[in-house]
Amino acid sequence: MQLEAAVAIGRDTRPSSESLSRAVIDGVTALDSKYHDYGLVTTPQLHYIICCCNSEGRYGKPTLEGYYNKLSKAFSDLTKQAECGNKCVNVDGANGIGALKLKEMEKFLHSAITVQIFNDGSQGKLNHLCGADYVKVQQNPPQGIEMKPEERCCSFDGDADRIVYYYNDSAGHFHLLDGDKIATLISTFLKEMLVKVNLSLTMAVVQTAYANGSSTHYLEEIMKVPVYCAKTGVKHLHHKAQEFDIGVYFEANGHGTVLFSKKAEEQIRHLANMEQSNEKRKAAHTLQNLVDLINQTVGDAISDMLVIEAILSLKGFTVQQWDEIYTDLPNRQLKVKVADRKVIDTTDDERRTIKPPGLQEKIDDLTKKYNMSRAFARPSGTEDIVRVYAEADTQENADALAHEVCLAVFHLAGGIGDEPKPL
Ligand SMILES: CC(=O)N[C@H]1[C@@H](OP(=O)(O)O)O[C@H](CO)[C@@H](O)[C@@H]1O
Ligand SMILES: [Mg+2]
Repeated sequence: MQLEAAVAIGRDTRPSSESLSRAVIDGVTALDSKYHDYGLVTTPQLHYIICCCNSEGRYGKPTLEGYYNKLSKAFSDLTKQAECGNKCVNVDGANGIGALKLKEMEKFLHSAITVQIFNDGSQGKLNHLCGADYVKVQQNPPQGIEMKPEERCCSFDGDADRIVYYYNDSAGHFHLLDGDKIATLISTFLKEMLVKVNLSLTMAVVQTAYANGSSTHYLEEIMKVPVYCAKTGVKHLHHKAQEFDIGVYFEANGHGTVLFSKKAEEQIRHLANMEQSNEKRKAAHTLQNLVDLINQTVGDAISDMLVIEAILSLKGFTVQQWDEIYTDLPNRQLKVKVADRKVIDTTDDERRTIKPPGLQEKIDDLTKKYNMSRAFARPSGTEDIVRVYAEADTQENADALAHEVCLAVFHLAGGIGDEPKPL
């Protein structure tokens, strides 16, 4: 308690946030410490501010304006080289803080991008039938958004640290571009730029067990990018990604970012300023702007959206072309209520169970019945449930496998309530 502390405080739009934040201020004041109340901020904005404070401003100015200016400048600089691409996107703000802050940011972006914000919190309830998690798990568009065919749309989650993209094709079919597709787009682009600048920096993608098998296959076999699996929860992915010069990490649900080592940042900045060859210098400049646009402290829906928009525009890619990089295996995520989720224990980064006895053998047997299949069950770290994931060659098979694994969990791991029903 000898060192002087400075506490940065921020809150989101939930009614409970105000009294919680007041309680923290009272506690900090009682301890005679300094604090700065940043008021309403997204989770990643607060992370950005803390990083600025802890790096004596090297990461940026520790204010919301500093955040908006840093990202807007990098985005405008990046996209002014792009010849084509309509930078126009519909955003589902999940009725949370992200909508508010994106609106606030618009004037800093000086029309470098047009965003139309839906579910901005003025009417609907937070995350109700909208938001990134709803869209990812339901594999459906959120309510309250206008979706013309082929139009690029995205959903933030309630505190704006996750993002997923989607669109309806001209036949009216819904296409989801989740965290795996985002990681693929970003790592493909980074790899192209690294080839141009000819820097030998290590790069890897970190995923979790929930990553679609097609994404892992594409990254490893086609892109030749090393892929690592970490336990669910961004802290695990973040730590693994720190082992590389460029570590791209994303959970399938859209939570992720890119980390650059000090060495990578230095080499990129050096080339961007000193390199003689025009083409190399330009690529280094692009990389440098990406470093500035990416919020390296944590997954950030606003920053990730701008990174994606910039890459699509620089590559001249439509959302359909991005989607076609690889085709997701049909998949299903379900949950089972159990009396005590601790009866399940896992190994292999949560891809296999070691407890209760017999469960993994049962999952293995069920999985063998289907083509291109994979399934696992793990206890949630945030809710009192067991999550089940399955993928297979068809949606029917993925649904059937997920249901059968739910039944196995229900019977072998102490399920409560009604027996899981088929979809
Ligand atoms: C399958 C899934 O989406 N799991 C989520 C969820 O964790 P669980 O441990 O699965 O409840 O909440 C975490 C925190 O937001 C997030 O990091 C993670 O990805
Ligand atoms: Mg969140």
